Amino acid sequence: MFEDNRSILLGALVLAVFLLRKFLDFRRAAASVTNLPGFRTLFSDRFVWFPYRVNGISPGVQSEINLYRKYQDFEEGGWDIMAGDVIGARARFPKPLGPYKVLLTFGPNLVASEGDEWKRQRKLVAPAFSEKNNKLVWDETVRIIYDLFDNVWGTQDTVIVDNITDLTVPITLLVIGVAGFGRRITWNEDAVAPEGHNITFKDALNVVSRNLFLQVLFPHWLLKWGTSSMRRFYASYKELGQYMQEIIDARRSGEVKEERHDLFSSLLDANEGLIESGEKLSDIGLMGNVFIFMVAGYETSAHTLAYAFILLALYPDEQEKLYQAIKTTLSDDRTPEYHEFSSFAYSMAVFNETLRLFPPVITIPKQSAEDTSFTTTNAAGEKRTIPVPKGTYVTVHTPGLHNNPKYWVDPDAFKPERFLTDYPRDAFLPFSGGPRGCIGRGFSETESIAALTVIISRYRVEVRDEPQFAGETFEQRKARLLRSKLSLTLLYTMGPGHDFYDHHHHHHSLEDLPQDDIP
Ligand code: HEM
Repeated sequence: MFEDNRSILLGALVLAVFLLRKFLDFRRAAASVTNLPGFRTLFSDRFVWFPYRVNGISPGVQSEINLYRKYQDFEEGGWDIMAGDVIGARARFPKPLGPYKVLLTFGPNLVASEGDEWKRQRKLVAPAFSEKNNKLVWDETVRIIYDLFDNVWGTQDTVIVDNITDLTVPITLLVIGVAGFGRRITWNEDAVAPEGHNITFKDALNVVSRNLFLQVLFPHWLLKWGTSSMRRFYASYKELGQYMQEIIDARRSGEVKEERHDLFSSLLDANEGLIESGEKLSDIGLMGNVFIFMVAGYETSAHTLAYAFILLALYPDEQEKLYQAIKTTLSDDRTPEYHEFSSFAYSMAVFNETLRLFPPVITIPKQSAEDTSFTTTNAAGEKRTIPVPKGTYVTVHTPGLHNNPKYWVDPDAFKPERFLTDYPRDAFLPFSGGPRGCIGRGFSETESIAALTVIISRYRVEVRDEPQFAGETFEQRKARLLRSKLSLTLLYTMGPGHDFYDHHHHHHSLEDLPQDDIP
């Protein structure tokens, strides 16, 4: 009994000391930023095990909160900060690498590196994202969607898609397959794994990228022998590595390339061309980067396209404007060409407006490398300088920026037209920006504009009427259809926005209408 009391007392003492230290650290941290107003918590957004938002204790799942609260925290705090200071200054605000560890699955890579290592990687990787690659992306996206029309949707007037991502995920996966890897996969391929494999390339990629968090939480031996989903992850991981190695070997042995301007081929060529071996990437480094192209490149785009279709279905007038804009260029129903890219400015505006409202990457983590400061203003226009001590974590809050009424009139509204004129570029950072901005931006814009343009030129997107939702108001319907959820991975990675919204309650139909039926 006596022993018990002593250990309880000791426990309480340890806890009290811990809390006191936390409290003092907190006070010191708040004072170091001149007690700037705003939401405060003892634990940071890296404290992921307690996913609820409690004032003073925990910020909750930061990314989700950012998405839902948009500009609210800034409005309540009363002070703004522009992201330009942080985004433009790569040396002053490098990335903290901790949150990116999960992306080291297949080896070192561009996203999860900093300093000289990042420079070396970027120099090697950048040339792959060329004009020729963009053209390939365009041509292949158009081909993939025609293949969908001809060989999957066929002659149906109405195509029912239960969940919009069932449409957009395969599109971007097929695009990254061919334009990223030089591997043409067709819509009907997914049934059979090739010789030497038990899992198809497409499935392996999908399973691995959706479950990256497993390998942060568990060691490989456990994944190998653990629950069925762990084993599935492990098997997919092994097979994906094997697929990538096969592609490297095939390129090396000079086998015919299906496409010469895919990212992987360019990266391999650039790497083989290096004379100084110190600059070369090993096979591991090659795989690391190619894997990153997939992770960074297909779900972000897939989910943006998904949101775009839902928004267009919710706002039929906007959809009609888009359709009319496309038809002025494609009046005779012919295939859109890459050189016409700039004619599809309205498609681009829809894409940008979607990214403004639903940026897939919701927090961009940085850390100050030196003692520095920000200058900020409040609604009354007063200025204030906030010191930022060395080592401070600074997060670029994309939804806050994208919904700031100072830069965006009527920020909640879906108005693609705002992107047809000059818009505040510093307040639009879905791809981050500056030297560490997204290297795949052109890739993603090209693929998304091609996909939106071709699909909307042929189909009208509507939300299917369902009796159980008949009594809904527009706002309720909008909230239901656009409900978003971020998976654990997003907390660690640069966020390919997995499972952005509830998969079970969405029904979308794409109605095939003869052109002259459109009013
Ligand atoms: C809608 C689509 C996309 C969005 C919203 C997006 C967003 C972003 C953002 C915000 C960053 C900065 C991340 C950070 O600082 O942590 C980034 C970096 C990156 N993205 Fe994208 N991305 C998209 C598509 C793509 C595509 C298609 C690819 C490749 C095929 C790609 C490859 C990369 C790479 C390699 C980086 C790291 C660049 C560096 O650190 O130097 N992204 N992206």
